[in-house]
Amino acid sequence: MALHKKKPAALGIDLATTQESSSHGSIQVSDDSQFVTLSLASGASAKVLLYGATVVSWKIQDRELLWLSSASALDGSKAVRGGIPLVFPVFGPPPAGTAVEKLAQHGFARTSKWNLLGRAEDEEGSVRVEFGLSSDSLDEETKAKWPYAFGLIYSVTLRENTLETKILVQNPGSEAFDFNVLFHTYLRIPDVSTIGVQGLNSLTYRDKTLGGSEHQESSEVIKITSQTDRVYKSAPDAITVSESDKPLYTVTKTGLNDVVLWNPYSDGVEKIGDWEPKEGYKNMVCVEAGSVASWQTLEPEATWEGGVVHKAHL
Ligand SMILES: O=P(O)(O)OC[C@H]1O[C@H](O)[C@H](O)[C@@H](O)[C@@H]1O
Repeated sequence: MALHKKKPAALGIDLATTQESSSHGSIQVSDDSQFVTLSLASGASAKVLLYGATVVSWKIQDRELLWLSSASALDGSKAVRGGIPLVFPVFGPPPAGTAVEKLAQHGFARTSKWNLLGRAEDEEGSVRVEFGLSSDSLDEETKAKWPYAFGLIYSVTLRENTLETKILVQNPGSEAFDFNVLFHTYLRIPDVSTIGVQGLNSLTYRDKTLGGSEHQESSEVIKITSQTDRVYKSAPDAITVSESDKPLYTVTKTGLNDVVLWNPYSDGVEKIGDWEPKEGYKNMVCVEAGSVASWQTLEPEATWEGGVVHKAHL
């Protein structure tokens, strides 16, 4: 069966038999129907788990660019520890007294089984796959905790040096809802002690390691030397992770307001059961683009879109 579909439909497709190739790339569904692999003739690839629509690998040639814990569950029993989990409709612990209060930390998108909608029209030199999740496909327990009508279309586009993740949020219901959304990208880095993060200077940030107090960033190049968990508000669209003066990654967001910078460091990883190897904090930094410092409100019949392009400078 061909994967190609012109328009995303509400129904999934027969995952067991899908495979498609073109001159510049291919899309393949694993035998157990749990993963979709995108590959380009140029040597780039990405692997997406249907559970959470979580990108668990992004490679250029044989070089892995995302950090994934070796102890992460990949069987749908728990959110993935690493890769790019998708946070929706709440970021962090749900605040009491809000419509999301019964949900788990970071919401249900990362712990729901998504439908593979198919391959979207792609431009030369890229492959793109779309995934869908809607109120109709949520399990009853989750639906009861957040009873809004919604539709999500998540697209993952692989190009030679970039991986783009984009989400469309739809409100087909008659009631407005508030949401947060965030791409929780675990970037793989050679050594946390030698990298710097640029693009956040002079912004106000909420420091979650200091009880959520607000501070102003004063570093042109942010070094990570201890546990770091900050929400930078109204951030510019391009953030760069460099090693000395050499850029490693540029994360460019569209339609998203904020950037979260997270590294749990040596003390933080001790409290994270599925974090292995513990020393792995040295090889990752989360640069998470999202809209999380304030709620996005989606009116009935309205749609909202936001996305991130992760570029690797090789
Ligand atoms: O352990 P998780 O639920 O996956 O959350 C992992 C991390 O996500 C974000 O980066 C938050 O800012 C952190 O406070 C949180 O610890």
